[in-house]
Amino acid sequence: MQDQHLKSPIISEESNQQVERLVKQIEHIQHIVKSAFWVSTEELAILLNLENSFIDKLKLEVASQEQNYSFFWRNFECTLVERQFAKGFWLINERQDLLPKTASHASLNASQKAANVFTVNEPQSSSNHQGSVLLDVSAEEIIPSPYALIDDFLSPTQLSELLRYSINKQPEFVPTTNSANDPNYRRSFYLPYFPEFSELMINLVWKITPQILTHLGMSNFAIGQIESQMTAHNHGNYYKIHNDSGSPDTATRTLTYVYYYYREPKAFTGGELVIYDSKIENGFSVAAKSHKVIQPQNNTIVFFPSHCMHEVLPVSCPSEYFADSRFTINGWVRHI
Ligand SMILES: O=C(O)CCC(=O)C(=O)O
Ligand SMILES: [Fe+2]
Repeated sequence: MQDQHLKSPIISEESNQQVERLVKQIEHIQHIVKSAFWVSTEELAILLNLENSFIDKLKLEVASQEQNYSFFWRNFECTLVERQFAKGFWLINERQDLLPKTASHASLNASQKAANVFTVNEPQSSSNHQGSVLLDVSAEEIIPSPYALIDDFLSPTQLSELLRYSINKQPEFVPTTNSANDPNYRRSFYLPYFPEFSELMINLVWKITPQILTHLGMSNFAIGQIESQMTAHNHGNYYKIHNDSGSPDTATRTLTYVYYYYREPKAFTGGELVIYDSKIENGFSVAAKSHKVIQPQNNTIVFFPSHCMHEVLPVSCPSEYFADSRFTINGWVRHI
C-alpha cells in the first residue's frame, strides 16, 4: 500500500512544446475568426500549417471559379469567399454544427461587416426601390455598390469629332462576345481598335483614377494597364447581369469606366446601366436586389468597382440607324 502512489504521466519536452504550439495556433485562428478578416490562401496555409499538396488543391479551387467551396480544419470551417487580384480570400468560422446557433450567427454578421470595404458616400442614389427592398431583407446586410459620375467629360469639339469618327467606323464594328459563351447573354457591337480616341480616353482615365478611388472609398493600387473598347447598342441590344473581373484573365480588373455619347436629339430609350449592391450569402458575395440605375447621359462617364454586378437594360432605337446608337467607350483599370 505504502508503495502505491500515483505517478504523473510522462510527457516529453517535445510533446509539451507541440501542445503549446497548438494552443498558440488556435489563439491566432480564433483572433482571425473574431475579426472576420479575410485571409489569402498563402496566409491560410501559414495559419493552419497546411501541407504543400493541400495548398495546391486550394489554389486549384481558387482558379476553378466554382462557387461554395469550403473545408473543415478541426473545429473550424474555411470558406472561399472572394477572388480578388487573382488571389483567393478565405473566411474562417467556428463549425456551425458544433456551436450553439447564436454564436455562429454573430460571426456571420461580423463577416458581413468586414466585407463592407467598398461602402462609401455615393454621389446620388437613383434607386427607387432601395427602401422597400432593404425592408424585405432585414435579416441581411446589404453592401452598397459605390459609383462616381462625371458630366461634360470631353470638350464639345472632342465629343462631336468622336461621334463623327464612330459613325464613320460602322463597317469595322463587330458583334460582341462574352465569357459565358451564351449568345443570348449580350447583344451589341464593338470596335476593338480606335487608336485616335482610345489613347485620349486612357490618358484621361489614368489621370483621374486616384481621385475616383478616393471618392469610391477604394484603396489606391499600382495601375498595370488600362483597357478600352468602343461599343454601340442599337435596337434590342442589352447586356445581362455580370461582373467584369470574374474569370482568370479578367481578375486584375479593378475599376470599370463607361463613357456615354450619342447623336442629339437622342433617338433611343432604355440602355440604362443597373449596378447591383452586394450581400453575403453562404459566405459568398452575390448581387442583392437593391440597385442603382444610371442613365446613359451624353458626354458622361461613370466609374464603379469591377467586381460589382451590373447589367445594361435593353435599348429601343426605332430608326435602327447605326448613327442613332447608344455609344460608349468603356474599359477597365487593371492593377499590376
Ligand atoms: O455599356 C454599359 O453601360 C456597360 C457595359 C459593360 O458592362 C461592359 O462592357 O462590361
Ligand atoms: Fe460590364
